Amino acid sequence: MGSSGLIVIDTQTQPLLSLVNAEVRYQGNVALHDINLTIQKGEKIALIGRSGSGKSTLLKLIYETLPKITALVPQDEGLVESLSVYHNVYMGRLRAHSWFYNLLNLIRPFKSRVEEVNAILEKVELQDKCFDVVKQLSGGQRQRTAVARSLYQGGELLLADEPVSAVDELQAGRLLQMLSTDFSTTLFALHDTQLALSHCTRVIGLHRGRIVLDEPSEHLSAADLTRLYCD
Ligand SMILES: Nc1ncnc2c1ncn2[C@@H]1O[C@H](COP(=O)(O)OP(=O)(O)OP(=O)(O)O)[C@@H](O)[C@H]1O
Repeated sequence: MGSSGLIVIDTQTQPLLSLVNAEVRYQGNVALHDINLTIQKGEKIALIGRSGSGKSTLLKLIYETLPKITALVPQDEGLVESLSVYHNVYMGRLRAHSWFYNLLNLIRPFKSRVEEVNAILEKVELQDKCFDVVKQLSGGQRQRTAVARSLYQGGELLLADEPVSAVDELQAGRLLQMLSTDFSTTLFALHDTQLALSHCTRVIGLHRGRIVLDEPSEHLSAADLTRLYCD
């Protein structure tokens, strides 16, 4: 992935991020064109658009721009299949400890860290799965593990790529609410337009790699968003 355009970053004062005429190409093919996007601290943003419109690419671009203050829930969850739920959630804070501490914790988890992780797992209703291996989990349990890892990591900004697509409607609403409360600024790529309108204050719509909609949620209806899914 190659990107260009002026990227202005200022983490001390508003805005949190400005992308000016940003472009992303994969092997020469343009995936994002003319991206002009400003994100203020405290915003709750939904990113919507058809499959292939560039949502994941835009999230990756923002993550690469602000890695130190950002937690990411990738679309494929990014979990280590052969490790337990505990170890995957712990990875959210790997950088907070030395490699030696992390190695010891891998072999024999520290009680204090297990208590911390368990408190997060309770929030996502996975406390009974703490030491289950990820490859044995259902799709929804895997997503909740990835959400738990981001909650454990914390940070100023959360980027989440369809973080609740595999859980039921009630759980989806609860998880988005929890993430919106824990992170001051959130950007969720969502296909569910109702969730986008009910959990975000701003909606950005992508179509073929361009931003074609950027409005406060209160100005939008579900029908406005559905139009983005028709050619
Ligand atoms: N690693 C890659 N190499 C080449 N092309 C890519 C790569 N990743 C994405 N693309 C292309 O970039 C475009 C945008 O893809 P992207 O994954 O950002 O879309 P999306 O909106 O997140 O889709 P979905 O809703 O299906 O996840 C698509 O045309 C896709 O084929």
